[in-house]
Amino acid sequence: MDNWHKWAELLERVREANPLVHHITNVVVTNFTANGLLALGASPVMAYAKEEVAEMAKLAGALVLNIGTLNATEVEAMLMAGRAANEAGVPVIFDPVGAGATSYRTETARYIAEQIKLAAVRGNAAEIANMIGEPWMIKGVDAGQGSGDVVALAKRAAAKLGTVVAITGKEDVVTDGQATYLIRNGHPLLTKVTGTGCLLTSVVGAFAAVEPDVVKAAVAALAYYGVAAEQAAAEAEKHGPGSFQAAFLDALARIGVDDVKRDGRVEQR
Ligand SMILES: Nc1ncnc2c1ncn2[C@@H]1O[C@H](COP(=O)(O)OP(=O)(O)O)[C@@H](O)[C@H]1O
Ligand SMILES: Cc1ncsc1CCOP(=O)(O)O
Ligand SMILES: [Mg+2]
Repeated sequence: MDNWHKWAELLERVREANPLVHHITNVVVTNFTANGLLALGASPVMAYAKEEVAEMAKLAGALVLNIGTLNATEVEAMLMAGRAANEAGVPVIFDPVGAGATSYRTETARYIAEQIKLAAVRGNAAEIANMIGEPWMIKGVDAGQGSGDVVALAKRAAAKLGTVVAITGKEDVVTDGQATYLIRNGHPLLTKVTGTGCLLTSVVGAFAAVEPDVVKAAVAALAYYGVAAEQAAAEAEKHGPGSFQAAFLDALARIGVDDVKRDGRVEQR
């Protein structure tokens, strides 16, 4: 049995622990993220006020920071929450939404990574490349070409950022710069529902809340997520993205460790 099969059992640990996952995230995905974590068996809380973010972050099993609809007030709250989480040993998972699209996003993503000790960063290849100042052919990645390039990019980013990096897309890569895993689960319908990347970052947070080895946590999270998407697509793809979104939430709640062990496609690199 591959060692990652043991990690698949983290899903049961999440459901037993029901970890509180504190979010400062974007307005587009808030409701979907909260529902997705409830379906998994975690406890989401979205709290943004500077008067409470430090206190809430210290209570949480993990803190998720997401710059999808960032503004100055929110970024300040993210830094306060992140510093409090660092002090309390609460893992901080970062989603650099749209890094590279505007200088504000790119600079903020880099600044957060400099100021806050991050347990992991989860993004698509373009976002991660822009975080570390590398130009990146989005087309090439979307076409699923050069997965080797994405592996090399993820390793460079992990080394530069000093954290676990998960780059997701047609194939997913998780690495700390040394141990590197490819996860080949998922479905293209995931790209037709907004927030599936953001929710995945939050799912990584829920797994990191129960497993201090964030490579293991992220591999288990991505395999679970991709297998759930495949089951949802089998049910809903004849109907469309709306049915898929509902079926996906149902699958996130329904699937168990055995599904992930049976259908997960994880390979060490
Ligand atoms: N072409 C694809 N085929 C299968 N799964 C995909 C594909 N593109 C993205 N995914 C999956 O969709 C989810 C969201 O990832 P992604 O689209 O990379 O994030 P973002 O929305 O932040 O760009 C991940 O689970 C990823 O594996
Ligand atoms: C459409 C949009 N605009 C700002 S954040 C957001 C959602 C992005 O979600 P994801 O990165 O999961 O696709
Ligand atoms: Mg995203």
